[in-house]
Amino acid sequence: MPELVFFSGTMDCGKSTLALQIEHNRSSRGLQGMIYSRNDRAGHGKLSSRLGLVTEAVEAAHDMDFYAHVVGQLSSGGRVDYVIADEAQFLAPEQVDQLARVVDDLELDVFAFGITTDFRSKLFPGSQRLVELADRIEVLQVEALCWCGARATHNARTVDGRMVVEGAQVVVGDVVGDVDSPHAVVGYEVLCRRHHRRRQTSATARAVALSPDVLPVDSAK
Ligand SMILES: Nc1ncnc2c1ncn2[C@@H]1O[C@H](COP(=O)(O)OP(=O)(O)O)[C@@H](O)[C@H]1O
Ligand SMILES: Cc1cn([C@H]2C[C@H](O)[C@@H](COP(=O)(O)O)O2)c(=O)[nH]c1=O
Repeated sequence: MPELVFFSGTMDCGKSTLALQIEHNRSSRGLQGMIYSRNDRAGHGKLSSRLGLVTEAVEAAHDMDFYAHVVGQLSSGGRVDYVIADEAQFLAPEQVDQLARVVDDLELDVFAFGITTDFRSKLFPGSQRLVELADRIEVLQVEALCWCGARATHNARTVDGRMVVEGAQVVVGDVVGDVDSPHAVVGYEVLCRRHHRRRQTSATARAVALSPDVLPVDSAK
């Protein structure tokens, strides 16, 4: 039975890598996929992983109809055996409904990848609809870790190094510390719930550890 599968997790937990692996394994057996992404860090029409792999993708505009697009491919003689949609948190709820229709009416597997919640721990509308409609929700097995060593379950946004809880839901960016964005004004960091609630990022924790209050008495002079 074809399925709508939602692979979800925090930022930086390997979702795009898995999307590329699924694509590789299927295309190397002669199958042909439709690959969609939106706002990938590598640019328009790309699906990229931090491991350095990248593939071409159809940039899924906010008003694109996925069902009509796949039907268009098939009716113009193209072949579509499965569908991959990365950065699925950015999709509109009705686009997720279209993906479900691709599964039910065209009998194709659809693999969607995305973060579940935003920097305020609120569901993205696209992810909410995926949770509502998916046949299966898979949590990635490689755990992203908080600076404290606990499993990271939340995404924090930082502006000039400080964690923020207000702002636009969508701001494309990367985790700070990444080679491409070590000094980004807006960055992201994955945290456990405890430290997300306390707004304690790795930088804040380091600052507290270095504060004279917690240094040995001699070195605090
Ligand atoms: N230099 C590296 N060596 C090994 N693994 C890495 C390296 N850089 C990133 N990774 C792996 O890639 C994962 C991020 O992959 P990616 O597919 O880009 O994540 P996501 O799409 O979930 O944001 C990290 O969790 C880590 O496991
Ligand atoms: C938490 C959060 C993230 N984003 C953006 C930042 C990145 O461009 C993507 C996530 O990509 P990844 O491959 O999963 O690392 O989402 C955002 O716009 N708003 C947020 O709250």
